[in-house]
Amino acid sequence: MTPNSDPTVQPVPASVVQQVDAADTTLHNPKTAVLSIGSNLGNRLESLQSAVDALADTPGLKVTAVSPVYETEPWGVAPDSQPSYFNAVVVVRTTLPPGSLLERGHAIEEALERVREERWGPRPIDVDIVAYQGVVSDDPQLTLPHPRAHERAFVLVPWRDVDPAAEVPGHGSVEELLAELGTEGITARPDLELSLHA
Ligand SMILES: Nc1ncnc2c1ncn2[C@@H]1O[C@H](COP(=O)(O)OP(=O)(O)OP(=O)(O)O)[C@@H](O)[C@H]1O
Ligand SMILES: Nc1nc2c(c(=O)[nH]1)N=C(CO)CN2
Repeated sequence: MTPNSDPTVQPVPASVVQQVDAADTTLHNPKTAVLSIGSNLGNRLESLQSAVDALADTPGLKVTAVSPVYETEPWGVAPDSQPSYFNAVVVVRTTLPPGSLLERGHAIEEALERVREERWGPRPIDVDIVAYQGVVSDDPQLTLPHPRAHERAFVLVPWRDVDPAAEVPGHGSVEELLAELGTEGITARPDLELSLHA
C-alpha cells in the first residue's frame, strides 16, 4: 500500500508533530514551581487544605513540600481594614507549562468561590505562582517571578521554611530579602498544620 492510499489515514501536519514532541519532552522533564496560598475569609485553614488537596489531585503535578501555616497581617491595605490571613507555600514538580498551572490555580480559586471584586479584598483563597523554575517573564497575565513576591514576608517566610536556599530570580536570596524586609506581622501557627495526602 502506498502511504496515502488508505483514506482513513490522514497525514499529520508538521505543527502537530512538533506539539506532540514538545509535550513529550515536557513529560520527561518536570519543572519546580512555588505557589503561595492565602485565605482571610471563612474557614481559613480548611480553604488552604482544600487548595493543597486540589493541587495534589492535578494530573501532571506532584506536591513535594507544604510549608507551615502563618497568620499574617493583611499586606497592601489599611491597617485593621481586613481580617488576618492564613498563608502557606506549596512546592510542586510539574509537567504543566506556566500558563496551565495559572489556569489550574484560577480553577481552584473559583471552585472555592472566590468573588473577584476589590483589589486585595478579603478572599477565601488566593493562589499565586511565586516562581516557576528560573523563568523570568513580564507578561501581565503571568509575571514570573510574581512581581510582588520579593516584597512580601508572608510569601518569603514560609518559602524559606521549605527551601532555605531559595532565590527570587532577579531579586536575590529569600534569606537576604527577609533580612531587609523583616518579619513583622508574620506569626507562626504551630498549632495548625496542612497535610499532604499521598
Ligand atoms: N505570578 C502570578 N501568579 C498569579 N497571577 C498572576 C501572576 N502574574 C500575573 N498574574 C495575573 O494577575 C491577575 C490578578 O490576580 P489576583 O486576582 O490573584 O491578584 P491579587 O491576588 O488580588 O493581587 P496580587 O497579584 O498582588 O497577589 C491574574 O488574573 C493573573 O493573570
Ligand atoms: N497577609 C497577606 N496579605 C495579602 C495577601 C496574603 O495572602 N496575605 N494577598 C494579597 C493579594 O494576593 C494581598 N494581601
